[in-house]
This record gives sequence, C-alpha cells and structure tokens, in this order.
Amino acid sequence: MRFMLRKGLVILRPGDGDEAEWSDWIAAHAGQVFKLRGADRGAALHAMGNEAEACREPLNITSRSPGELRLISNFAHTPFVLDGMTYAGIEGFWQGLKFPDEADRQRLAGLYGSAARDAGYYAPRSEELHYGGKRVLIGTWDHWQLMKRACIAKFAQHDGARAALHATGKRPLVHHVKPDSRTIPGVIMAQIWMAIRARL
Ligand SMILES: Nc1c(N[C@@H]2O[C@H](COP(=O)(O)O)[C@@H](O)[C@H]2O)[nH]c(=O)[nH]c1=O
Repeated sequence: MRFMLRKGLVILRPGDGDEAEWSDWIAAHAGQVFKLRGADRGAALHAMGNEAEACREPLNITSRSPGELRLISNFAHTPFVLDGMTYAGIEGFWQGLKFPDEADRQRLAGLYGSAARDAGYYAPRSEELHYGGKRVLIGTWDHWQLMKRACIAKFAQHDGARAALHATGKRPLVHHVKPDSRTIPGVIMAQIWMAIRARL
C-alpha cells in the first residue's frame, strides 16, 4: 500500500500484490467519511459511516420523497385508528378537524393524500375547532398536539411507516413544502416526526 499527502488530501494507492486487499477495502468503505485522529508519531483515519448519516444531512419528508420515506409524510396512505375512528391517512384526520360536523370528519377520514388536503379547502373558516369535547384554537400548540397524537397512532399501527421513520436514523428531518402551512408549519411537523422517532 502506498500513500501521499497533499493539502486537504490523502492519496492511497495499492502496492504490488495488494490488489485483492485494496479492492475489498475500497468496496467495504465506498462513500464513507473518515475522521483523522493522531499526531506527530502517526495518525489513523477512522470510518464514521456513510456521508449522509455521518454528516447528518437533512431529509426532506413530503409526499414527493423517494421510496419508503414517503410513508412518513402526512399524505401517505397509512391507515390507523384514533379515538374509535379509522383514518386512511393523517391528512384526512388533519383536514377533517376543520369541519365541525361529525359526518364531514367521517367522510374525510376515508380520504388520504392530496384528495384529503383538497377536501379541506371547503371547510368553513374558523379560528377554533372542537375535538374530544375540547375547544382548540387553530394553529396553537394544542392544535399541534392533536397532530402529534394522530402521528403517534399512525406510527404505532402502520409497520411500513414505522420502519421508514426508524430507517432515517439520526438524520435531521425537515418538511419543506410551498407554501408552508400557517396552521402547522413544516418545522413543527418535522419536530413531531423526530420526537416520535426518538421513542421507537
Ligand atoms: N403540501 C404538502 C403537504 N402538506 C401537508 O398539509 C397539512 C397542512 O395543511 P393546512 O392545515 O391546510 O395548512 C400538513 O399535514 C402538511 O404536512 N404534505 C405533503 O406530504 N406533501 C405536500 O406537498
């Protein structure tokens, strides 16, 4: 094995007869980030894991996220039961809250994704809602706690969504959608997912 030092760079090359060891090592460490430890008498480069995980690259969770990540988003079809009502997904729960009538909430409970979001546009404008006999001001911490309860139920009951959330490891989650919600800003939504992940 041979190496050269340059500014900001360590160059490694296989030596004669090292080819097999070299290609095994390269394959095992592809895409990894290394941390330099040591000083005058020698140093070592320690593998810190793959770049996205080691650098804690944020993951944007939306209905357009790739693969299984989409299951984390509120638009996903992830049936769950909360307080005796069966919901097709979080969005049907969230938009249903905007309707005072039980029949409307039930109707929205059967919807998910953009169909649920669009159905919410027809809700009467109001500063408050009622859930479980309690009055809740829209866009407040109490309102967000309803979202959190629904998400706790979803991730407890939907194996695929829970696995997808768990698989995000320690990476920060963000929820960047345009325009951002006034009732539950993306930063609050992302905090809810990360708080649930911390307890998995
Ligand atoms: N626009 C969008 C999402 N926005 C969702 O809309 C909800 C907030 O609605 P509102 O209370 O009407 O402001 C909340 O559940 C948020 O996640 N979600 C996604 O996965 N993908 C999207 O493209």
